[in-house]
Amino acid sequence: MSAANAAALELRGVSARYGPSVVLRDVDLSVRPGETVALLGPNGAGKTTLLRSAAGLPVGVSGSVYLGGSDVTRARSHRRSRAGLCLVPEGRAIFPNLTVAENIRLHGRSGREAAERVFEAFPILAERRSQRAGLMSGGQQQMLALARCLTTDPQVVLLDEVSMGLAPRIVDEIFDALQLLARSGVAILLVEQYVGKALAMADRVYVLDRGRISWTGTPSETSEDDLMNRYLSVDAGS
Ligand SMILES: Nc1ncnc2c1ncn2[C@@H]1O[C@H](COP(=O)(O)OP(=O)(O)OP(=O)(O)O)[C@@H](O)[C@H]1O
Repeated sequence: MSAANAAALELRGVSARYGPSVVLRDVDLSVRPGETVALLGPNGAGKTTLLRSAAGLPVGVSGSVYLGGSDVTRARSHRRSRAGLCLVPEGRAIFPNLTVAENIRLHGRSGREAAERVFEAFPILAERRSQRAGLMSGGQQQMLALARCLTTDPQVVLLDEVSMGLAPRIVDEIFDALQLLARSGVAILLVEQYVGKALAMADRVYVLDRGRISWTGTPSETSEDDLMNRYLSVDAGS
């Protein structure tokens, strides 16, 4: 595949294990530039492990991972991040004792200009730039985690349950920011607990079940009820 029409992120035949327990089996998944892809699946299906495998975080992985057509299978996480990949993990990966501005400066590598762009996208963070990050609400901390990722000018953004535990208004704000990001050509892969929200946001969906992709398609090819009944209910497939 030439770099010009390459997927922004591609996993080919990826399997992953923690010690003896295999949690991802032969997963193929791709995200094109500007595309938003949702990854759904019941608890323990392997969604976080898939994101970590893509980001090069230590799990026992086999198969191949490509970023913009380049094979990064053997590249560690910091090299993948330099190649344009950013993971916003579950929970709020920020430094609570530093100010908002310090959190952003510490992470970004593009200097003041990038920080100012991010403050434009998230006015709430601009207002609070001198406040200690740990004193903000959960939603604002989640915005900060996303904002820090954006200062690195990513090509691929991986998000693990960003909406978890947040008020609907904040979730809408975060998803609006993600939509803008996708429009600018960034590839987005998001693990999302709200199926309706994922279908509204995503261009394509993958469902993971016990480490395997059990369904993939576009939101117009399915519905929230269909996915819930066939793949995501507690007894699905058992
Ligand atoms: N560090 C670890 N060591 C051992 N097993 C792990 C580790 N992390 C996850 N697992 C196991 O791997 C499986 C997949 O976990 P993973 O967190 O990837 O699933 P998930 O789909 O993200 O689940 P959830 O929706 O509950 O976050 C689970 O059975 C989990 O218990």
